Formats: sequence, C-alpha cells, structure tokens
Amino acid sequence: MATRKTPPNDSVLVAKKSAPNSRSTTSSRARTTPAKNAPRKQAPSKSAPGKGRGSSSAQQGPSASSRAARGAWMGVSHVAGGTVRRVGASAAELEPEHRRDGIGFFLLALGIVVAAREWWNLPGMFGDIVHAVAAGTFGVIAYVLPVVFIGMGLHMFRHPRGHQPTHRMSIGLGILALGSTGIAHLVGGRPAAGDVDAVRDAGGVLGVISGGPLAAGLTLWGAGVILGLVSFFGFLVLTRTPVNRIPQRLREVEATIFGGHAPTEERDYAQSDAVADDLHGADIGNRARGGAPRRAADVHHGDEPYEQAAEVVGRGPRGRGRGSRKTLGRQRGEQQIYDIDTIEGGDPADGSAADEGERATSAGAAALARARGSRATTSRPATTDEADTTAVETAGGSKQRPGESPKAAAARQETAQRPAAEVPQRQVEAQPTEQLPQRVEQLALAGDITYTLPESTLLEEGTPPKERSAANDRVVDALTEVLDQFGIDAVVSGFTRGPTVTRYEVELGPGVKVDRVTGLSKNIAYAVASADVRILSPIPGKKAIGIEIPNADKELVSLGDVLRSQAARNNHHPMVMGVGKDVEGGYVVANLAKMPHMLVAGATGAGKSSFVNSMITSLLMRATPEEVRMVLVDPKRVELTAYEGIPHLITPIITNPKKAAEALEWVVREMDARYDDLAAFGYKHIDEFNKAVRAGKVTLPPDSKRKLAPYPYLLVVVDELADLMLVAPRDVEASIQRITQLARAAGIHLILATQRPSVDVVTGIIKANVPSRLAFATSSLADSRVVLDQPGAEKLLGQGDALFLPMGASKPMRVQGAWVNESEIHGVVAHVKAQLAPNYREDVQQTAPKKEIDEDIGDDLDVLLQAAELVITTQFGSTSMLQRKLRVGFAKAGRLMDLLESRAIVGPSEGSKARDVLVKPDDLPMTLALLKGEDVPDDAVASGADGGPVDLVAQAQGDLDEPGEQYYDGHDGGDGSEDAWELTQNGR
Ligand SMILES: Nc1ncnc2c1ncn2[C@@H]1O[C@H](COP(=O)(O)OP(=O)(O)OP(=O)(O)O)[C@@H](O)[C@H]1O
Repeated sequence: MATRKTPPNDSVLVAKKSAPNSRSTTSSRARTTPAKNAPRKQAPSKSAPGKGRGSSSAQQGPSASSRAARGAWMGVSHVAGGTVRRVGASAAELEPEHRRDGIGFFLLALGIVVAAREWWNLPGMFGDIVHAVAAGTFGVIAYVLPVVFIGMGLHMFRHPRGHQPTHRMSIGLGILALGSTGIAHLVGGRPAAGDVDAVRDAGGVLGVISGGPLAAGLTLWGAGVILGLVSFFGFLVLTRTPVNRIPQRLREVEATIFGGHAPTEERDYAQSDAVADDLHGADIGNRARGGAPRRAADVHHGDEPYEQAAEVVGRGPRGRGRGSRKTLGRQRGEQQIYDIDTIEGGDPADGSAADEGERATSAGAAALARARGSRATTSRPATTDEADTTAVETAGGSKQRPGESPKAAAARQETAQRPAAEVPQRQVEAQPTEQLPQRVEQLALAGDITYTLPESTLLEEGTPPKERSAANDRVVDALTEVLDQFGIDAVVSGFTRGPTVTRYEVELGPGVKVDRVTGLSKNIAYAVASADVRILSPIPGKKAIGIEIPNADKELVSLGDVLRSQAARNNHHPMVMGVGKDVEGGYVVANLAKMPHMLVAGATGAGKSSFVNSMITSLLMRATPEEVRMVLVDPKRVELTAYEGIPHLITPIITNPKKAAEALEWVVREMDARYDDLAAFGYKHIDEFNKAVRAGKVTLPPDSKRKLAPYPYLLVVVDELADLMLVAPRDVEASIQRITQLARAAGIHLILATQRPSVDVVTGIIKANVPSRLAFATSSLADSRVVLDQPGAEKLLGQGDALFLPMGASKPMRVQGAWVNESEIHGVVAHVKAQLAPNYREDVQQTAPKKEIDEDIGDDLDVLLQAAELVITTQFGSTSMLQRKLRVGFAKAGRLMDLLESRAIVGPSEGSKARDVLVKPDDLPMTLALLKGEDVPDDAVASGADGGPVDLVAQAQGDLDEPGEQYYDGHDGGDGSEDAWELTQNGR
C-alpha cells in the first residue's frame, strides 16, 4: 500500500529531503506540482554535490576512496532514512482506530514481556535486560507493571476513537508512579543511587528521585505522608474521581461487586440497535464503561433517535472497509461554541469567532486562529488516490486548466500541494467528562423547602464526534471529480463535519463564476448519491461555497452533552436551553429570554416535538419553579403528557384548544398585571424589578397587605398552533399579538410549534411578532418561506435537522437538534416532582369570560364594535360615516347599521336624516361587552339609559322578543347629514 500510493505529505516531505524518485511513482501531486516541484526535484542533486565533484575528483586519486565511502554511507543512510520516513508516514496514514489498536497490541505485548520476567522469572539475557529496565526504573513497583500495561492496552481496544481518557490515564499513572515508587524507596531503606540491586528492590530510580530528596528534607514520616497524598491524587485522576464524588464512586463499586444499582446507573440506553452499537463502541458513559447490558425491553415507542435512519446507520461506511486514501480538510473543532447570546449582540460570525478565540484551548486556539486568520492557511486537499492519478495525467500534459492563466495555475498548484501535515487541525472538545455540580436552592415562597436541581448524570452522553470518516473522503473525491469534469477551476479546500451533515468548502479560482458551482447542484447530488444536497453561497463569513451533504454515519447529539458543554456552563441564566450542534460540531445553546418568542415549524416527523422536549427538559435541569413557570398547551394530547404534575406548571397541561385560547387570554392579563407593577414601582424590565425585590428595595404602600415576590419567567409552549387557530383564530391571533408585542419586558415568552406552517396558521401578524424561527424539514418550499422567509428548510433531512434563525441573525444556522429520550425525561420529571407539588393558578382556565357571540354578527364582531364605538361616541348614526371611517363598502356599512339597530343602539332609519343614537357614551363599555357576548353584572344593567343598553341586556337575557327584521333602507344621506357629522367631529 505504501509503495503504491505515496501519500502527498510523504511525497512532499521526501521531495524536500531529496528522494529523487518519489515523484515518479506517485504522483499524486504532479498536477499540482510543476512550478514548485522543479526546484524541489533538484534537491537530491543538491544533496549529492559530491557526485558532480566526485567525477572530477575521481581523477584526483587519494581522496577518492574516502569519498566513495562517504558516498556509500550517504546512500545507505538515504535508504534507511527514507524507509523509516515512509513507514512513519504510512503509519500516520492509518485510520486513528488502527493506530490506537496498534498501540494497544504493543502495550499488551509489553505487559506480557514484563510479566514473563517479573512474575515468572524468565531466565537469560533478555530477561535480565527487561528486569534492569523495569525494576531499575520502578523498583518493586515493577511487579504491577504488567497489569498497568495490559489494562491500558485493553482500554485502547475498547475506546478506539477518543484520546482524552488516555491522556488522563497517563497523567494519573505518572503521578501514581512517582508517589508509589517514592514510598517503596522509603520502605526499602532509602538505598543510595549507586547500590543497583538495593535500588531495584526498593523504588527504582524513580523512587530515588521522588523519595530521596523528600525524605532528606522532611524526615521519613513527612515524606511518607506527602508521597501518600501524591499517590492518592494520582489514583483519583486515574479513576476520574473528584474528591467530592468519592462516596458516590464507592457506592458504584459496591453496586458492581454486590449487585444492585448505583444511582447513576439507572439510565437506560433506549437507542436503536445501530445507534446503540455506535454508542457502545465509543465510550458513552458510566454504564457502557461498566459493561452493564442494555435492556431491549426498555426501548419505548418514539424513544429512538433517528428512527428511520437505523438501517442507514447500521450499514454505514465503516462496514464497507476503508481505503487508505489521504483525506483533506480542516478538522472540526468542538471548541467552537455559538451562544445565541453572542450572536444576538451582533454579527454571528464575529461573535462566534470571538467566542472561539476566548474559549479554545491553547493548541486548538492557535490552530483555529490560523485556520480563520488567513485564506492561505485554510486547509487544502491532501490529495486522494484518484487525485493522484489525475495529477500524473495532467502533470504529463497541460498543467493549466481551461481558461486559466499560467500564474493562476501555478498559484493553485502551489496551494493544492500543501501537505496534509500542514492542514491546521482543530482540537476536538472532549466529551464532557465532568458532571455538573447539583444546584441547591432554598425556595423563597416555600421557605421550608430546599430544592435540588436534577443531577446532570440523569442525561446520557451522545455519540463521540468523529473528525472525519472514509465517507467524507469519498465525497471529496466525488466533488473534485465533478468540478474537474465540468472544467471548473475550483478546489474542495476543506470540510467541517457536523453530527448529521458535513459541509464541504469549495474555493473558486480567480474569475470563476459562483453560479458555475451552484448550478451543478443536481450533478453533485448525483455524484454523491444523495438527494439532500444544500448549497450555501457563500458560507457566512467565509470566502467559500459550502456544499452540505448528509453523513452516512450520523451522530447522536444528546441534550446532556449540550447542557454540560462550556457554552451552557458559562451561562447561568435559567432560561438557557440546549439547542443542539451546528454543522461545525459546535454546541449551540440559546437563551429563551432573549429570543424573545419563537416559532418552531416543520413537517410531521421532522423533530419539533423532540425539540420541545429538549427545551422543557433543559429548563427543568437548570431552573427552579420559582425561576421559571410554564403553561403547556398540547392539543395533540400525547407529546407533553410526561410533564404533567411538575411544579413548574402554572396550570395543568391544556389539551382543549378552546381552553388554550382562553389560557392565552389569561397570559395577556398576567402580562398586564406585571406591567402595572413595573409601572407602579418604576421599573422597565422584570429582571430589574426582581433584583430590587430580592434586595428588599421595593417598598409597598403602608396599607398594602401584599407579599412581594420576584416574578418567575413564564414560558408558554403551544405544541400545535394550527389546532388553536382552527377553533378561535381571531382571539388566538389577538392574544398572541398582544403578548408578543409587550411580553418581553414582563418576562413572558412564547414558543409556538406547528406542523402546518401555512399562511392561515402562521398569519402575517403572528409572523411579524415572533422574531426567532426554528425550521425543521418542511414539506414544501412555500412552507420554508413562511417560516424563514427564505428557502432551505425543504432540503433538510428531518429527524432533528433544522435551520435556526434567532432574532437578529441574518442567515439561518444549520443545527442538529439535541435529543433527549423518554427514560431521561422520566428521570428528570420524577426528580422534580418528588420535591414539590405544582401550585396551580386557579384563574388561568376559570375566569376567562364565557362568550356567546350572536350568530348574525358572525365574523363581523370586530368591525361592529368599532361601528358601535364610533356611533356612540359621536352620537351620530350615519351610514356614510361608517363607510368612510371604517373604510367599508356601502353594503357592509348598511349591514352594520342594521345590526346596531337590531341591538337598539340606533333608532330606525328616517330617510335622509341621520339615525337617533339610543345609547349614551357613558354606557359604551357595557354595550361593547354585551356585543362581545360577555357577562354583565346585573347592577350594571339597571343603569342603562334611554332604554338602549337595558333593552340590549334584556334582549341578551331573552326578556324581549327578537327584534323584527329590518332592512336598511338605503343611503341615509343627503350631504347635510355628512356635513353635520363633519361638524360634530370638528366641534369635539
Ligand atoms: N434531535 C434528534 N436526534 C435524533 N433523532 C431525532 C431527533 N429529533 C427527532 N428525531 C427522530 O425523528 C422522530 C420524529 O420526531 P418528532 O416526533 O419530534 O417529530 P415531530 O415533528 O414532532 O412530528 P409530529 O409533528 O408528527 O409529532 C423521532 O421519533 C426520532 O426518531
């Protein structure tokens, strides 16, 4: 393999280091080489100046033999050096899993060799050497070395992909070795370094180093205590046990030895087999590490991520064997964390870059800065085999592409030949290994209750992220081929792999039209055998076209990982939720309080309900019922039932759409009440008010009996807006409009989810007032436009793949939604329910006034109310005034006047004269209430004047006969009446 395909980095490396022939076989890069290669090809002759001179000096006699010897030595060293480099490079070419397997086997073999000598006294020189090294270094501790080596080897096999745990183990073992050999040194009588045998029987050289000076300085016991502590610390690092978790770890160990369940083990891997296999093989958490079996019986319906994708995942690319192709591309960095907080503040790209700069680890940050900083350092393809072949062909003939200038060709070739080793590699954030500490709150309202937020171990870990896979390499090949076939001067310059899609970056040569690539979307889809190709031009913040192609091997984004990410840890706001991961593999969290309202839409099965579950669970994980209360509306009756009875609820889950509409009206009233408070106490936002209340700065009037308490945030979740719009479109729309326009300062936030993002459900008014959007896969382009005002959502993959357009962002970002399964939800809900019962507000569903709008009014209620108001306030019953002021047609104005007459608000028509108005302005509110079908107190009825409202009330109460049918008899107007009206208006 290594001889057939010399990897590009090898080829460049060898060329630089003067291996003359390396190009001829390969040439992978020939296409990209000529300009630069020429001098490089000269390198060997440069390194062999002796040759040239040799031929002349051969005639010089005596020094010829020494030169020949030197030449021979150089030759041998070249061959040897080249071989070593080639083997090294080939090893680097291996898949990371194979490399780790190789290390695993090496450690196993080492363990066996050391055991053979230290345990079974292997005789002979080999045994002596092993003993000299092992015991010489570690002293008597060498007895346990085989266990350590074999253990680490097995660990490598079990976790072929991660590297963090191995680093931790190495550090832990190092510290433990220092401590324990030091103790062995003390116990072994503190032999002098020169006494080899005694040193081997004590703590070895390491023991002399760690124990000797300590004992000399601190006495034997002092040194012993210090070394004991050092060893203990090493052990804790090795076993990943923070001191505060020692009791829990002991319980886990006890549970493992004596059976039963440790608390953290009560998790349930209800994943599809394929995904679970993925998880299983990849270090997914305590349970998998403990080897506890998964319980198939625990798999719930609807509790499986990527339900239909199981088959695809099952026969992912790993099953099909891998080539040894070189991959290209920038590596994904999970340190890249988008916090919607940051994005909201300004340019998303800038925000994230700044974020990255701050948070990346030093190694990752340096690489990231390089990757971001200049185009020249953006990753370039380290070529594939196919590219190699093409390169050979083009190298032999034209090195320029059609229409390309020689200079451009040279520049392109120069960049394209950069070795993979120079590709900036971004550090991948480790799966969070530390669980979050539990937050404990003393509840203010129920002072005797200490509320503990759920432990983060209740949420499982997801699939460890892959940096690249063979599937990515195949796609890069296919894309390169398509670009070549169509003679487009463009290179696939890198890719970032997200959990469900990979974004390939294509950089254009000078003078190449973007349309030439975007116009190829169908050919690209054909070449990569996937219908779901989405092209972004450009990638926001980058000079490159993005081609997003689904991963054949999807990764599960678990809510637990998102909430344990740095982005979520750094933000202590109770309304922060885990959204998922973006295409670059960065965790996305969002502060719902800053959204401030969100529309979540997508076709059935696209992942809305899963998102809503993740959102509610996020809040339960992070917020006490005093911080966040919820109104959950679930007309489908299935999605949110799991949350019934949680103390965060302000009313039982509402399943009846009519009641939901009423609940929205309650939310409006609650909002008004909060606003009144803010105004009364002089605050602009509920946060300021709450702060002042907590600080005791808000003083009530002396006679007030009210007990001041901070207002919790109120999250109103409607899981199917369409159902509400069906029963009471006008009321629902009006409530939503009012809430969304004002509620932000009152700490009230709306999440509206729908699977029917059509204009009759997501009306213009709703859209205008709900600024943040989350679009899961929609069934049509039109739906995508309704949600996002742009196409894109129709190309999403479903199952949590989404476009997220938070308020203030100009371009949507693609995210894979966080997944939380039913058993996790049950765990979290059980935890919160066990601590506190819900304290429902009675008024939410009860005080909403009963309304019965008369049939003849029908859909005209709004305009009729306006007409009544106009007529009563002006005391002028003119139809043409209604026409003009309400901008309605003649027929409609006439009908309104009929309705007003039938309710005894105006008298009958009197020809061209304006009608008498029978209701006094003072009675306007009651009249309007009656028209709206609201209950009016009896004492209000008695105050009716001139029989108007009294009649109306009486009629509403059935005391009068239905008024006779009266038809409007035409235009009431001569000009006189209109003028009179104008006069009235002017006179006011
Ligand atoms: N974030 C995710 N990660 C993995 N799989 C997911 C995710 N979201 C959804 N899925 C998969 O898609 C299926 C359907 O998701 P979900 O029930 O949330 O869709 P929906 O849009 O609410 O559909 P409906 O409107 O019919 O209720 C889930 O059962 C799950 O298998």
